[in-house]
Amino acid sequence: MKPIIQIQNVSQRFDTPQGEFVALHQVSIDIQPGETVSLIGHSGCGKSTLLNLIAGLTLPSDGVLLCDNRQIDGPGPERGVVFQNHSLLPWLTTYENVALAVHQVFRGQMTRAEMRDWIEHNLELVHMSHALHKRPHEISGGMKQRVGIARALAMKPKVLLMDEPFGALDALTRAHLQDAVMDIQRRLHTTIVLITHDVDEAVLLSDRVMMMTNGPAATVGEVLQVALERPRSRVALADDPAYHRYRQQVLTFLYEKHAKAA
Ligand SMILES: Nc1ncnc2c1ncn2[C@@H]1O[C@H](COP(=O)(O)OP(=O)(O)OP(=O)(O)O)[C@@H](O)[C@H]1O
Repeated sequence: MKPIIQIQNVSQRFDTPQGEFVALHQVSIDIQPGETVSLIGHSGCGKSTLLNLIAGLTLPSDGVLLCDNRQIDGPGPERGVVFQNHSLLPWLTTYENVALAVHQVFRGQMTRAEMRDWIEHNLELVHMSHALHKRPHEISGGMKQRVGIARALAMKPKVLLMDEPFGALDALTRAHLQDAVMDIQRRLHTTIVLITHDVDEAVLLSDRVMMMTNGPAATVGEVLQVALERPRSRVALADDPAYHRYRQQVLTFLYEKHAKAA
C-alpha cells in the first residue's frame, strides 16, 4: 500500500538569539492509510514541531513531507488538526463552530440541506447532538474537545493530526474520548497521528508508537509495532500480558535509554 504520509529526511532548525537551534534531525517516517501512529517523547523533544510540519503550519529546513504523494507546502483540508485547547470560537454555538469549517470546505459542492445534515452527522459521531445550540462556555472541557474533533472530521480529512488532544482532561473524560476516537477510526478508517505524553494512551490507541529521542537534534529512536487486536478494550487489556510488555518497552525507552535529567 502507498503511504498516505511520507516524511523524508526532515530536519528543522530555528534561529534563536543564542544562534541556530536544531530541533529535528533527519526524521523519516512512512504512515499507511488507516494507521494510528503516536509520537511520544519527553517535553521539548520536538513532537509539536513534527506535527506542525505535517499540518503544513511550518515548512522544514531540510527534507520533504508528502501527503497522498503531494508535497506539503501549507495547511489543507485533507489534514485536520485538533489541538489540546479545543480552539473553538467562543461566540459561536457548537453547531456554528462546525458549520464554519464545513462552509469553508464544501461551499459550492453541497447544498445547504446537505451541509446541515453533514454538520449534524459529525456532531452525532462524537455524541454531541444534545448540545448543538450551546456556546463553548456552556459545555465541559471534554465536550469542547469533542466538538473540536467533530469540526476536524467534518472537513473529511484523510489524516487527523492531534496534538495532545486529551492532555487537559480528567482521567475519566480522557478515557471516554479515547474510546470515541478508536470507534470513529474503526468506522471511518481515518489515518491518525497523535502526540501524547501518556504511555497507556499510546499503546491503547496506536498501531505504531514512534518514540522520539531527546533534543536538540531529536529523531525517532525506536518504533514499536502494537499488534493488539481491535476493537481494544481498556478493561480486557489490563490483564493482557502483551499489553504490559508493550507498555514496558515504551517505559524502558523513555526512562532508561533516553531518560531526561530533571
Ligand atoms: N519557533 C521556535 N523557535 C525556536 N525554538 C523553537 C521553536 N519552536 C520550537 N522550538 C524548540 O524546539 C524544541 C522542540 O519543541 P516542541 O514544541 O516541538 O517540543 P514538544 O516535544 O512538542 O514539547 P512538549 O511535549 O513540551 O509540548 C524545543 O526545544 C523548543 O524550545
